[in-house]
Amino acid sequence: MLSIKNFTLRCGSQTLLEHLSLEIGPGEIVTLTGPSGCGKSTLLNWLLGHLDAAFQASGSAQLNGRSLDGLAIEARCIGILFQDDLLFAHLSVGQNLAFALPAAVKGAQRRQRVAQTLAEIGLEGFAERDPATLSGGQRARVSLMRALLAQPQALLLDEPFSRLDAALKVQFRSFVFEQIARLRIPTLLVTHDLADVPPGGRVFDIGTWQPQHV
Ligand SMILES: Nc1ncnc2c1ncn2[C@@H]1O[C@H](COP(=O)(O)OP(=O)(O)OP(=O)(O)O)[C@@H](O)[C@H]1O
Repeated sequence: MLSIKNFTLRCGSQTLLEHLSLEIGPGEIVTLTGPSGCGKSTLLNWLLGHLDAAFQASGSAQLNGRSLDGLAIEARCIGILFQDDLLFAHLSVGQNLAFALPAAVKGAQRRQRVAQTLAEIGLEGFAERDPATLSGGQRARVSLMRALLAQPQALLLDEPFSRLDAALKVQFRSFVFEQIARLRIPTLLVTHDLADVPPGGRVFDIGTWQPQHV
């Protein structure tokens, strides 16, 4: 369970968000939408623990009963996927995946996990490939799996489907949703496209939302 309590966000004298509270259950995908500039990506940055110094934030966040307040980014166990896949260009596809594996997974076991992951996404034999040689859809899949191999306890998706063409978008979106349901990861999805909302999923629209004073 990922919970946000009483989140207020200011930038100078401007209040962007006030008293926002939200709970996301295991495997649930909550869609966060609202006008451009209303603070969606900044909320994700705050959850990750790297809020830009231009902002002042208050409120608290918990993940599976553990407070995230003051924790370093690497201690938060939160994965993120952006519209740009951000694969490391100087590493091979296999090395990109291996990068996310816990240090305790070593040697042959490490190579086997990478090979198994590539097989799961239909990319057997791609371990040595340069990421620049992959198609957009292949890169998107590698990037999602890299985020999942780190075994995140929550996932933040910042418009991860917006750059994909229509057919690929539908295919990749269902793949992402399947993985989230299978691994029961609470997920916050930022999007401008309501077609991205999973069937029956909750939508949190910052544009129409009224602050709740808790
Ligand atoms: N480093 C910064 N310094 C000052 N203002 C910033 C900084 N980063 C973002 N902002 C401003 O803060 C506001 C919130 O930005 P944010 O990126 O969170 O919006 P958003 O809702 O994600 O927008 P979009 O839907 O366009 O991606 C915007 O008005 C933006 O211009």
